[in-house]
Amino acid sequence: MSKTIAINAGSSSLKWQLYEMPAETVIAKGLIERIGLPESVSSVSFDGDKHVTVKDIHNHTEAVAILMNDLKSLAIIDHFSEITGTGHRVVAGGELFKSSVLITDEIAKQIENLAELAPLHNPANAAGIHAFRALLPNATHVAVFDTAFHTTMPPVAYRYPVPNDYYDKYAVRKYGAHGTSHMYVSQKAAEYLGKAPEELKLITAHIGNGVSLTAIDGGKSVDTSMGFTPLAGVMMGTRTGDLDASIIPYIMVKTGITDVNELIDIFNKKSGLAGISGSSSDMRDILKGREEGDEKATLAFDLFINRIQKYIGQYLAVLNGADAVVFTAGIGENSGPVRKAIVDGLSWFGLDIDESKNIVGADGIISTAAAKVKVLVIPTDEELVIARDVEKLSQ
Ligand SMILES: Nc1ncnc2c1ncn2[C@@H]1O[C@H](COP(=O)(O)OP(=O)(O)O)[C@@H](O)[C@H]1O
Ligand SMILES: CC(=O)OP(=O)(O)O
Ligand SMILES: [Mg+2]
Repeated sequence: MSKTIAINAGSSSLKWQLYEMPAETVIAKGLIERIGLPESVSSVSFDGDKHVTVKDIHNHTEAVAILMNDLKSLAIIDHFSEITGTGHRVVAGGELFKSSVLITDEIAKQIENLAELAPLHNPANAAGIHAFRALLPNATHVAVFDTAFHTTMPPVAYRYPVPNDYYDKYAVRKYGAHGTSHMYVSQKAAEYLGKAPEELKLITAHIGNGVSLTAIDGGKSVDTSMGFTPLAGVMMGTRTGDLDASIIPYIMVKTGITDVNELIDIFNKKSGLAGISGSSSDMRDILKGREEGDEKATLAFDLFINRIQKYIGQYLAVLNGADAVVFTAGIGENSGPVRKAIVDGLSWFGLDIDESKNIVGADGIISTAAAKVKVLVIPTDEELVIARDVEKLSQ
């Protein structure tokens, strides 16, 4: 038996789980959320207790330090050397990484260099890798890439209609993200539907602070909504999703912004729900605002739902019909109102929610018996997939 920690740095959160492997027993787990927002929340579940602290956590480096401190101060471990394996989610693997790898100095450098393909994520992922490699020089450290599951996409999905040189010389193509999550929930959905993944056409909707949808045919990703970077696709907590590129020079001229990176930063960090509501990137705040009659929060919600509906429509076309739509991640797992709003507008396609199943803690099929396209909620478990890959690469 050995202890393995899986670390999942998202754009607004850091999730971790400490496992006894190979038994896959969860010893402790933690969630640090609202990173970069006021009143960040850190919670650790261990030994039947939940320890919650609320304070401002400005970035992922601070979050990693809190996690390391909690492991010792809550007596989850006596010595760091008990941890023999660490697994790190890495969002962008580019064309370099098609599966999980053992992290060496060179691999760590390559991950940092891929930050152009995931500016909100790879630096956070690298912060975790750096901190744990320094703390545990003798442990096995593994990188698990969000992009790996999407390497099965055909050129018709991953190429952009730009001059060939941009692909040939600069690898400009769609890479996608959230692959570990899309893979995990699609496999779980197949279990719920009582079929092999090879027999199914699925649309998985990972709706968290980052949002992406994937068309999965026979267990393989054939298209996904995120693109060259996780800025593309549907609207998100702070990201625009797809935009007409002509807006970029237009806004630069109008506002006097001279550095294009400044504008890309605004599209990544100050847009989406945050940009339209003018108040928050967090769906819980948006739902509250909407209930209180806040017009901007209502518009933010409506746009968010509309963009997701349109991608589900696209993927029904890409797959030429689907067996099921699967909701997962922070919003997809927890918000019945969001799921209902999305599905209510897709009734023509044969999606129909059973309201008595669209509840807090929903897990499994939530559609009516008559629905032609099933609807499922599956809590994602990126950490478990990561821990399994650490185990595999430790052999
Ligand atoms: N009960 C809930 N109802 C609605 N939204 C929720 C609920 N719980 C969490 N969320 C939302 O989930 C989002 C964070 O999702 P998560 O998958 O944890 O993010 P990340 O992309 O950082 O991994 C936030 O917008 C948050 O408001
Ligand atoms: C790729 C991405 O957007 O990840 P997250 O949803 O964890 O921010
Ligand atoms: Mg996430």
